[in-house]
Amino acid sequence: MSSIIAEPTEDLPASDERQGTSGTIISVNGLQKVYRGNWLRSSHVHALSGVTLQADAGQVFGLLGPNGAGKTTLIKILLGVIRSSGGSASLFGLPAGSAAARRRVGYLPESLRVDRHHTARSALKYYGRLSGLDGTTIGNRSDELLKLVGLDGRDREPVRRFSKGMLQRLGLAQALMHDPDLLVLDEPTDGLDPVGRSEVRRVIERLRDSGKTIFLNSHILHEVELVCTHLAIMAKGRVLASGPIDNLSGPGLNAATSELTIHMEIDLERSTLDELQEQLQPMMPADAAWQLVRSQGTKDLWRVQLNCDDQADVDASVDLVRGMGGSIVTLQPHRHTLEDTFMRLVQQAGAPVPIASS
Ligand SMILES: Nc1ncnc2c1ncn2[C@@H]1O[C@H](COP(=O)(O)OP(=O)(O)OP(=O)(O)O)[C@@H](O)[C@H]1O
Repeated sequence: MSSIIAEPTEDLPASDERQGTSGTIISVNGLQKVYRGNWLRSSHVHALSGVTLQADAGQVFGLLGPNGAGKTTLIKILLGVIRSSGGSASLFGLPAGSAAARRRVGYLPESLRVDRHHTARSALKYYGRLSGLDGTTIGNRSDELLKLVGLDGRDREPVRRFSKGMLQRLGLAQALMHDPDLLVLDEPTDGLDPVGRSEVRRVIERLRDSGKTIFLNSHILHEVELVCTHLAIMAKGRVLASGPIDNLSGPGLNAATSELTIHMEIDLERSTLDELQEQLQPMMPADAAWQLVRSQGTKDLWRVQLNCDDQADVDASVDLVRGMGGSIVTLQPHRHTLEDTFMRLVQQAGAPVPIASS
């Protein structure tokens, strides 16, 4: 059994060299899910309407979306809990839900129920047996995982004394008992206090740094931003954007629109203002206006926000201002946050955004 956090030994290949654990781990193509109407609910619900995404080995892939986006439905299909209505989904190149694929997945449900009489160690023994592990492996693995999740000093206490955060960390250890190639986490920090969240996050970060592939869903933007390397933003059963997290937020560049927003302060002769405003008008965001900062003699200092398609647009607007005798006092690119991108995409999709950002 290989270690999760230790360096690979000569006898054991690194996890990404094991067969099927490099390259694409999760592949979802045009996935559909329709929940049929019944005597309780007459209409069908289109929970997934053609979802396509891919997660590769070593990524921490986050699925972010407001309530009802279809995140849990997608995870249930990946785990084989429910069937899709169309499209395809595979794990390690195996059909999602097949016994062979499921054996290689560790799963932490939103709230794992552990019998209150268990200690952390006896709970891991129980889950280890369910996974068919022998006694020695269970012992070694428990030692290693209890340490990883920071419960090594508390392993003989009944779990009824555990905080929610501790229970969730025990859940992570449980999901890792059989050394899965993929860890699927359903809202791993939901319902935890800030301390519990940061403890769980630290475990996920350690797993990420060791190269474990993790797929998690969340409606907490800040959490996703902190731990994920890759992201898909979902709303109304569709993927609105996906890719490396740095492409969805970053200094000035907003991957979803390729826009670069700049804030400029311009000192110029009052007589030239009308002409400059007219020239720059096409670059002004619809909800922005020129703001007068101060007047001095025949000159005014104005603050303006411009949307540029690329750096050439920025250069052209600077040239324009300078060409009309204005001086640029400050020029700042606006750092689009993941929240900016998320809110805009979800609003454009017409979905409500009742989502926590922290
Ligand atoms: N068993 C079901 N029967 C009918 N409709 C369902 C069922 N499960 C989910 N839905 C509907 O499918 C849509 C997607 O639900 P899903 O739970 O996958 O979303 P989610 O993104 O996980 O939301 P949340 O963050 O609230 O858990 C929602 O409209 C939901 O009401």
